[in-house]
Amino acid sequence: MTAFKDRLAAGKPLFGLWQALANNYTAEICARAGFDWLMFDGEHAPNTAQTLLAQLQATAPFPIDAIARVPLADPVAIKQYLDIGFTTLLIPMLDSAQQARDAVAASRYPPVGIRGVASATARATGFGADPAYLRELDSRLTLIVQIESRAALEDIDAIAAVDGVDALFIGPADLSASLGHLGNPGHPEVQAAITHARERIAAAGKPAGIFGLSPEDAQRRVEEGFAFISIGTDIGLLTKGAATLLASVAR
Ligand SMILES: O=C(O)C(=O)C[C@H](O)[C@@H](O)CO
Repeated sequence: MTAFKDRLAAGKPLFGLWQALANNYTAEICARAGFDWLMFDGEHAPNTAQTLLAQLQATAPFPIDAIARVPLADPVAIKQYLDIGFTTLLIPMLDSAQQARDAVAASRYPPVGIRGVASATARATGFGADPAYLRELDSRLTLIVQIESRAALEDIDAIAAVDGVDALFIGPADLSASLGHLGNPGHPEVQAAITHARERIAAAGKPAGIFGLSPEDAQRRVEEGFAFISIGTDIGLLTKGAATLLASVAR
């Protein structure tokens, strides 16, 4: 399977859907829809390694990239998520280049990294049937770090320059909170910060992603040159769909 970073390098914008229901049934439905990628949220959704595994297995037959967001840049979570078979990770709430280097090290085996080796029992290696996993790890993994705080903005050039950081993803909700505009990602200061971040990521020659606040916002982000954009959430589809259906019948 082509690594997500290689799909990004092809230059065609990739559209994704946030998976926050922590459910393999709905994940399979969303995978059938034709998105380029799905992001399984270990930070804000009630996910465990078991629920993430079930979603990964349910979507495996479909041509989507399965991205998993770890709860934080924790070496144990990074190891677990990679061992069950994710090859693209999203690292939230990262504030510095050192934290980015630590996350890269947690995803790699010694001597360059600190990830424990479970080649015979990890789904990632086909439970031992795919010995190439160990030597091809670098080419298979995509590590995406989030830019969603004032501190990350201030260190963005150093973060983007970290070897092993393959892409950077802007989180408007947390970024707006960090800038003092909680709940208001549309604030001019937040939008200016997003523009600055996009420009610095481009200057570093790395792909930029962003959480689209609406289909219209997502289209704008494509025109601005973002490489991967989330255009909605599973929860949003369900809540909006339910409300629209109910409103469509006279009561
Ligand atoms: O900070 C953000 O924005 C994101 O990282 C996306 C959110 O976590 C997502 O849950 C939408 O609010």
